[in-house]
Order: sequence, then C-alpha cells, then structure tokens
Amino acid sequence: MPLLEVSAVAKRFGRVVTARDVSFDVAAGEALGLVGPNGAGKTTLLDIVAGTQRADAGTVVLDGHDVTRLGAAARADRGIARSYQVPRPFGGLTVYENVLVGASFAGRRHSGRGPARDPHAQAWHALEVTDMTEAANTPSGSLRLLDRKRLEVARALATGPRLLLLDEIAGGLTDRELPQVVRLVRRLRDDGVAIVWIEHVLHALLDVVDRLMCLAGGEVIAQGDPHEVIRSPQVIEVYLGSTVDTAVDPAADPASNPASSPEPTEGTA
Ligand SMILES: Nc1ncnc2c1ncn2[C@@H]1O[C@H](COP(=O)(O)OP(=O)(O)OP(=O)(O)O)[C@@H](O)[C@H]1O
Repeated sequence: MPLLEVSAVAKRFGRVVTARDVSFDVAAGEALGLVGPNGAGKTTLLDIVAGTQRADAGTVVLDGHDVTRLGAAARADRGIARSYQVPRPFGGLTVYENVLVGASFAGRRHSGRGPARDPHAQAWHALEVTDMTEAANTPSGSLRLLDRKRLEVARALATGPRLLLLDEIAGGLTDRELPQVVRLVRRLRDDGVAIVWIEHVLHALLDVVDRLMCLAGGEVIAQGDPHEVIRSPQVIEVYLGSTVDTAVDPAADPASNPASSPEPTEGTA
C-alpha cells in the first residue's frame, strides 16, 4: 500500500485551473520529483497534500486513512511536513530555537504514534542531519541562502515526518552548494522519509528521485522513470524545450541551459 495516494484531485482559482484529475502515489521511503512550467500547479498540489489548500474534488489518503477533510495541523500530526519555496524563519530566533519550535509542536502531537519524543533531542537530530549544528546559536536572520534552505528542511524534519514535501530547495544556490542539498535529500530518503520534491534544477532532482512527474496546466502529462519522463516528447515540448540534452548533464554550462539553472530567484515566484 502506498504511503500517499492522491486521486482525481481538481482545483481552480476562478478561471485558472491548477489541478485537473491529478492522481499519483508515493511509497514509503520513495522520492518523487515534481516538475513543470511556471504556473503549472506544482505548489498548489503540495498545498493540497499538506492541507493548506482544500481541493475542489478528489481525495488525499495517507497510510490508508482519508485525510482529505483534515486541516494542515491534523495532517502534520499524521506525519506530513513541508518546506516553503521562500524560507521564512523566525528571524529574531537562533537556528536552534527555530528548529525547537517545530520539534515542540511535534512532541505534543506524537503521543498517538510511538513513544513520546524529547523535543530537544529531536531538534538536535534535525540539526545534525542537515549539517547545521555549528550554526545552532546563529540568529537565523543572518544566515546565507544555503543555510536558510537547510534550516527550512531542519524545521520540517524536527516534526518527525513520514512524508516531506520540498518546494524548490535548490533554487538560487551556486553550483558548489547544490551537491550539499542533493546529499541532504538523498540522506532523508535513505533514512526512510518519503519525499515529494518540486524543483527546476533538474540535474539536482535527477540525482535523487526514484520517479518523476510533470505537470502542465494543472494536468499530469507524464510520470514514471525520471529519464523516460524527461525524454517524453510532450514534456520536452511544454517544459524542457530544446534544452533536454544538457538538462541532465551536471557538467553542462548552466548559463546556456535554462532548465538546469536555478530559474526563479528567491521571492519572485
Ligand atoms: N491563492 C491563489 N489565488 C489565486 N490564484 C492562485 C493562488 N495560488 C496559485 N494561483 C495560481 O494558480 C496557478 C498555479 O500556481 P502554482 O504556484 O501552483 O504553480 P507552480 O507550478 O508551483 O509555479 P512555479 O513553478 O512558478 O512556482 C498560477 O496561475 C497561480 O497564479
């Protein structure tokens, strides 16, 4: 049984259709990549899974339980966590304090799922996994972008998720920083956390994900083996254009390859 099953989800904002009959699933410990042109409906789909947006139709099932009518907090209770495209830590708090906030909420909620967790231990574990222990006492408002992205993941991780939804955590990073994010996501997946990762930096995504899904105009136009999906004529036509050959080659010049560049700069999408 898949951990997450999304079936026939539909969503529109006025005339804009952001999801039309969208169905997919994610197995426990599996990483699914989510790509598509700007405005395809990727972030809205994560919102619908996380419960911060309500679908107009369709169902979201987690671990066999229908969570469609549950709000975001109740879904977080059941193990769904997400990171946001634009990290917004509590700037006046240190890195550790930020992570502790997430861990404390989770500590309260996890009573129904195994032994109670110590929020401090949980927060420290999240910092270790994200390689942020040395920055524990740094005010989060003074972090560079890479560390803000890691903190965003650490805050989500501190809630002890079974399913982690990542929204463009590689966007805006340098070529030297990208491998660190790739290693982090791979480690989370290898630790057994299921992942849905929206990302425009294709070569980073393809280094990690087990399957890939492409959305366009709110519809799933391809899903399956990542390398088959990016070679699908429809995906090339609506998303990759003529960049497909270099999009999968990390050595390719990002300046000549929009699909492998951190396309939307922070705060613009
Ligand atoms: N709360 C909202 N109210 C009205 N329209 C919205 C809302 N949220 C999203 N939209 C619209 O829905 C469409 C899909 O947006 P969404 O952010 O899901 O796309 P995306 O695929 O994540 O895009 P990007 O790659 O640029 O982040 C866009 O046209 C967007 O303007």
